[in-house]
Amino acid sequence: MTSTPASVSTPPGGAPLRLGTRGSALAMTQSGTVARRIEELTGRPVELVRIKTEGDVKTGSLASLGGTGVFVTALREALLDGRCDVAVHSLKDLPTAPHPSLTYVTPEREDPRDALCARDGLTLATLPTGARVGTGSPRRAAQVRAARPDLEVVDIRGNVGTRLDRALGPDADLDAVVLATAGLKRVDRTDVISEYIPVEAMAPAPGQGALAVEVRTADVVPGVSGGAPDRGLADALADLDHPATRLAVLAERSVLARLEAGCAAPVGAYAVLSDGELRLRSVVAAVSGAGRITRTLRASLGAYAVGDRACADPDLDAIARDLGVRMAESLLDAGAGALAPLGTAVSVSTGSHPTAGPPAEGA
Ligand SMILES: NCc1[nH]cc(CCC(=O)O)c1CC(=O)O
Repeated sequence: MTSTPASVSTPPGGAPLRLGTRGSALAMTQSGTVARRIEELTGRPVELVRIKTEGDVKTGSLASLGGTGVFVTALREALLDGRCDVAVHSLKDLPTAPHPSLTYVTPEREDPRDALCARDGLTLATLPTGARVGTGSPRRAAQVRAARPDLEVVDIRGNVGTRLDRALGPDADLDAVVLATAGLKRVDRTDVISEYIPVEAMAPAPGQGALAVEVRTADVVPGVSGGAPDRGLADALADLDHPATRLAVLAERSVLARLEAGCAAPVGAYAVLSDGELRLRSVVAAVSGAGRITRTLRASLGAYAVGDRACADPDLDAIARDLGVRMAESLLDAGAGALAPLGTAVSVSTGSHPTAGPPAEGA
C-alpha cells in the first residue's frame, strides 16, 4: 500500500492522532476529554474513531459475558492493527495481565465511589424492606446484600440511561440502581444520585473512576521497534499520567491479579495516598450476602511521596504491587477462596436467596 506523502496529509502542528473509543455516551465523553488534552499537549489534532466492542453488542448479563476484556478487546485490536494510535478505556474494564505490546498511563482519578440512584432521596440505609435494587455487578450485589439482607437484588445491564430508567423512568420497575459515580459525573447526571455510598460501606471495583490511556509500546519507548518513538506522544502521555492514581490502581489491581479474579468477581479494593503512605482497603464478599472479609493494609513510600503526591518511579510501582499481593494473601488466609468464587465469572443472581446456602465453588 502506498501512503500519502506527509507534506500533503499533515496539517499544521503535525500528523493527526486517531483515538479509538467505544460509542456509548460515557465512552465518548471520556474519550473527548482525553482527546482535547492530547491536542493541547502535542499541538496535533486528534480524531475520534468509534469502535464497537463485544460488551456493546452482546446482550447477556454483564457477569455472564465472562468479565475480562469484553469492552476492551476490540479497542486493543484497533490499536494493534493501526486503525487508531491511542485508546481510552475505563481502567476497571481492563484485564490485570500486562499486554505484551501495549502500554497505558492513568490520568487523575474521578470519584471512586458507587452511587445509589433512588427516588425521594432514599439511601441504602433508608430503602424500605423488600425494595428492589438493580445492579449487574456481583461485587455490588454482594455488598448490598451484606448491608441489607432484606432487600431484593435484581440483575440488570445496559448503558447508563437504560439502567437509570429502571429506577427513575416513567416505567420504573425497581426502587434503586447502583452505578459508578465517575460514570454519572462524566455524562453530567449526578442529579440522579440519592447517595454517594461511602467506600467503607461499599468497596469500589479495583480501578473504578480511573481511565487507562493506552498506546503501542513501540510508539513511546525507544528501542522497542526499528523506528524512532513518537516523542510528542510520549511526552503527552507522561504529562497525562498521575502518579498517585497510578500507585493506587496498581495496588488495587494487584489484589485482583493475585486472587486470580476478574472484574466480575465480588472483590472490592480501594487505595489512597495520604501522608506519604499508600493505604489499601479490600473486601471479598459472598454474592449470597452470607459474609464478607475486610482488610486494610498500608505501605510507606518513603521520600518519594509527600502528602498525597508521588514521583513517577519504578520502585514505588513495586511497593504498590507488593501491597496488593500482601492484601490478596491476607484475604486468602482468611478464607476468601471459600467465601466467593474468584477464578470464574459470577452471576449476580448466584444465591440471590439469603437461604440458598453457600455459593457455588469457584474454579
Ligand atoms: N462496568 C462498566 C463500567 N465501566 C466503567 C464504568 C463507569 C466509570 C468508571 O468506573 O470509571 C462502568 C459503568 C458502571 O460501573 O456503572
